[in-house]
Amino acid sequence: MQQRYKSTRGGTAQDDYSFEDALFSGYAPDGGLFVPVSLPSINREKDQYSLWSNMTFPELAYDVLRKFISPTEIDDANLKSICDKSFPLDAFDEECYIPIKDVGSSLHIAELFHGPTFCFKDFGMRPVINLLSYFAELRSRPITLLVSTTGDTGPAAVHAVNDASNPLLTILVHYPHGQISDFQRKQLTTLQSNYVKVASFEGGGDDMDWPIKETLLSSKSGGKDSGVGAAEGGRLFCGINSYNIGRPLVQMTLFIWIYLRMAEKLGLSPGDENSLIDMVLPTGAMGNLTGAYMAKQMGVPIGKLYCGVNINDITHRVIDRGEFHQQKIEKTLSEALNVEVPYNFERILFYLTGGNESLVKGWMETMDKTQQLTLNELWLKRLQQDFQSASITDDEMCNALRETYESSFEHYLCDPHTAVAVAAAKKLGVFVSMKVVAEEGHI
Ligand SMILES: N[C@@H](CCOP(=O)(O)O)C(=O)O
Repeated sequence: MQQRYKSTRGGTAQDDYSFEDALFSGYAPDGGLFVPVSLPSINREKDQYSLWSNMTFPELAYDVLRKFISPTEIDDANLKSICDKSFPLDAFDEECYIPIKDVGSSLHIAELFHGPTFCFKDFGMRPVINLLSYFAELRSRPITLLVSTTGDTGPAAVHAVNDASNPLLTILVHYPHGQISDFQRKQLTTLQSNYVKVASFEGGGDDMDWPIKETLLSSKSGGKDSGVGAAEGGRLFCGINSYNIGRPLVQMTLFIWIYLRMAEKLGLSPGDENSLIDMVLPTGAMGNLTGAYMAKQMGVPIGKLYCGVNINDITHRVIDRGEFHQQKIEKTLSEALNVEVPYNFERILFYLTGGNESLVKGWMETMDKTQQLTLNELWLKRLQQDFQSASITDDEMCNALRETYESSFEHYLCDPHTAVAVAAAKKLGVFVSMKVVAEEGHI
């Protein structure tokens, strides 16, 4: 099986890009995002769910990634070793990796914070960095990774780079001064590592996204056959926020794992298309949301995807009324969600339209030029079939945190980001009749 990659905007010849090319390019050369040329359809594969149900987390990650990386690029033994190295038991403080807690009112919380930096980003970042490290070594090519963070991507990335300890792999992280939690700032700035540099900038959460995108597109940062593979030496830049296809691909594993554990808990037959499990996600750049949506597109019985955002709520405004209109970032108590450029919406639109590249290209070029895109009634309805959202103020978040603590079996204490998702679930009324999974994991 050969898996190739193309741009959401159609500016790449259909299947021009290998996984390695796409991973190192970050953005596609036409400014779009990379997607696999085809998504495997899980439900056609006999016994897939029973095989998956019996796998450990690293085995599942391997099996999912195997569907997206051709064996001619990374053979089985090397891909297995990358997954084992990314998820060793001693780096995660729970043997089951993602415990699911029942906190009452038919709400279950999938805890994604048991990794080295206590945040769900460990799951996405560690394999991506180990994949990059593998290719850098294969090609003897130095790479500098670029990251902009509102608090959680950065620490997971620097710790993963430090653990990889590959002299060819260094990282430069940018964070908005005074706008990430103190704990996460310390995680970023106190790591003594030859591989890591950290800088703060004045501005809002995602103000560095454009400069990084321009740097990546204008420098020789990967690309078809000019990437880490073929070029004649020199340093490459590679962006590893979730516009990089490696991130949603790896993060897709989380939702398959959570789906399987929830199906088990609820006594559903795994893979049963008539018993969908709804999920609620605190949502920033939509990387995790895209992972979940791609798993759903592949046939995993995930029901509706509910998004909880704070008052930086472009995601809510587009899902609620079709207005993908960028605004200035406001400070909140759930800093990691302070995002007004959720770049992965482009991938969501791509899948929503059944892969209509010219439509996506037109929409995203309007967005790039004017920072405003308005979906018409038809597309809004289609979007609302799969997604619903709520915008949550700091007060509503604090109330949800307090109420969950007071009403749950063991005084369950959420972090502010999970509390945004819990408040969204309440606001949207999804507790009463549905099974809900929210996630947790920022400090
Ligand atoms: N909270 C995030 C926002 C961007 O995340 P990413 O998933 O695109 O890396 C952060 O830490 O920056």
